[in-house]
Amino acid sequence: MTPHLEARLGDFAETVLLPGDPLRAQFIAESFLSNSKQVTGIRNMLGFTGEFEGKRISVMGSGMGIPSISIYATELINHYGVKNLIRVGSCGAIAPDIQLRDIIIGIGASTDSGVNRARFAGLDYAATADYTMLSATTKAAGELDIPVQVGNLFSADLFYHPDHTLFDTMEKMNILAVEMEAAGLYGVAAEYGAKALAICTVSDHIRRQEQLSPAERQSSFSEMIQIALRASLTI
Ligand SMILES: O=P(O)(O)O[C@H]1O[C@H](CO)[C@@H](O)[C@H]1O
Ligand SMILES: O=c1cc[nH]c(=O)[nH]1
Repeated sequence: MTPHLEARLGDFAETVLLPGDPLRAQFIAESFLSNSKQVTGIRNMLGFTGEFEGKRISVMGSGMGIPSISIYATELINHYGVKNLIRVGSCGAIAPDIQLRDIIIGIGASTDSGVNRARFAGLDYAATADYTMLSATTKAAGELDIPVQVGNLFSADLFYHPDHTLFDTMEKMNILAVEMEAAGLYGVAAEYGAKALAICTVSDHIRRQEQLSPAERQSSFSEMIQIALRASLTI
């Protein structure tokens, strides 16, 4: 056990999908994995391990924000030997050519968080996805005929940011969408020698103030999960 995970050694697969919401983890385990069983549940942060097309895969909630996902990612890698971490999240679009339901893969993640400076001697670390995971994921999306956009995410510390002019700067700098974890996940993976990638479905457009209904969210998240699981077979 760790302070935040009650699984036994060996309970987690080498590849773990990480949605922010633990109930999304349960939905993924019940809908997409066979022979799945719950392996952890401290604080109701549910984690499951099952099989996808014969390969062991785990899925667990990461919570919201970089501090939360950093705790789980660190313990998964260092205590349970997890090697591949795939965030499957939601995001708010910034770029004008991004639509609701689009799937965005974060080749990099900018941030207003200080965590990567803390781990990189005060310097600006370029938080990037693992290239083999990125190419496996774009290949899987192509095979499934699901379009994806690849670009820069922004991992925000604040969901309710007081300075809306920041979104103008993000648009100018070609940030595709805002979420709250990718830059921290990429930093933890780099620090401890694991691989990470963030895939996000656009649940709302921050600039146009559009949002998906709960039913639309569910079906578009399913496309993202299919891509992540298919990519997991080859990484
Ligand atoms: O849907 P998830 O994966 O939680 O991701 C997004 O949603 C939460 C905010 O509502 C943040 O965690 C953000 O990153
Ligand atoms: O972090 C997030 C996720 C979805 N939409 C947002 O505006 N922010």
